[in-house]
Amino acid sequence: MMKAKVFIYVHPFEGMPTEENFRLIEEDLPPLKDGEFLAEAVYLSVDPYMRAYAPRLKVGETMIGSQVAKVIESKSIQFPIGSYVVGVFGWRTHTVVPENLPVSQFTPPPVLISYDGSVPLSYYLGVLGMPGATAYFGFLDICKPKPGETVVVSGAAGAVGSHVGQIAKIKGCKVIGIAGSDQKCQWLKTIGFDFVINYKKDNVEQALRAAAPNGVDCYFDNVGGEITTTVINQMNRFGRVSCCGAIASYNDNTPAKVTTFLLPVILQELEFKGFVIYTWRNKWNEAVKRNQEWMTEGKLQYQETITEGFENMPKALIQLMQGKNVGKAIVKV
Ligand SMILES: NC(=O)C1=CN([C@@H]2O[C@H](COP(=O)(O)OP(=O)(O)OC[C@H]3O[C@@H](n4cnc5c(N)ncnc54)[C@H](OP(=O)(O)O)[C@@H]3O)[C@@H](O)[C@H]2O)C=CC1
Ligand SMILES: CCCCC/C=C\CC(=O)/C=C/C=C/C=C/[C@@H](O)CCCC(=O)O
Repeated sequence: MMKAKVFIYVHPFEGMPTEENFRLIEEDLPPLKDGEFLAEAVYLSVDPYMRAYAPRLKVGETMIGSQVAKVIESKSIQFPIGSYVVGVFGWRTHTVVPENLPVSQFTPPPVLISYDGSVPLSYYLGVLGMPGATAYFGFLDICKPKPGETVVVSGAAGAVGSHVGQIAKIKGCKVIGIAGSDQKCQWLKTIGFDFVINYKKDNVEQALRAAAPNGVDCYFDNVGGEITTTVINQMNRFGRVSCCGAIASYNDNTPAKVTTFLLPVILQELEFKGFVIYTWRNKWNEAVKRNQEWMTEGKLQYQETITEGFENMPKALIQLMQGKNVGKAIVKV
């Protein structure tokens, strides 16, 4: 009988995630029924939404998450043995998956990867996967950047932020990245960011005024909190804000009750748009294809922080929330 290692969410998050929020168990898997396949995880994605999703998580459930997995047994014509899939199977090494897994706002169906070996499989969880699509649609469709405009990206050295900044350069914009260490800022310069601000060290308000003396046209917001208030206050009339993430508040059990940036939103007539990437599910391949082309053309650099070992999933999530990743955070089983 096949056994799966599974992380269960056992204690509700309070502040930063800890190892105690999770328990690793072994689960016996049933034999396959018609239309099912057995997926063996190869890489698991580590994402900030895993913490943000907490209010919807029930104690005792398998921790949520997506993975690249190999089909090792199959009674499904759609998912043959030896193929690779991206699926939202949770923090599990092995999963019996029905080919018609129920779909919800955050759980798309498993998708076969047309894998030719030209890039690591882990890229399908990053630059050629959900974060890559987030950068592509969340920036281009919402910020609608024009050549010569000034773009600010927060969370700039992460999976989504580093990608957005490079698309902004491709589109002929001036790009300012905000990140949490000198090492991250240094990397951002090597991949083409025009200005970088270390928010843990620099005075963000002054540094941004110096980098963008004519104001900011587009803000791709990955973090929320004080950084957002500071950027919004330096935006130009008719500026666009893509509200992608708010990681600065994901560990807060009690949401803040004040919003301090609405006056500049009104006076500067800003467009402020939140989104969940799965809304673009029907156009997904457009992003994958374009991101792949930009990589091949050498216009898009990509970095991963890979943690070895399935048992280190909690550690990898904690380290992501602490800002220890550069680029996409991945766990290799
Ligand atoms: N709307 C959507 O559909 C989607 C939204 N997202 C959101 O995009 C954002 C980036 O995701 P992703 O690229 O995967 O993750 P990242 O790779 O950017 O990793 C998270 C980073 O957030 C930074 N961070 C942590 N705490 C804070 C804080 N208090 N203030 C500022 N920065 C902080 C850290 O970098 P540093 O060292 O710079 O602090 C850390 O490395 C997240 O907010 C996520 O929720 C992602 C995918 C889809
Ligand atoms: C599930 C997110 C709930 C909390 C939202 C909070 C913050 C924004 C954010 O980070 C949203 C992320 C959305 C991710 C959606 C993922 C799914 O579509 C699964 C994608 C599968 C894949 O990895 O390809």
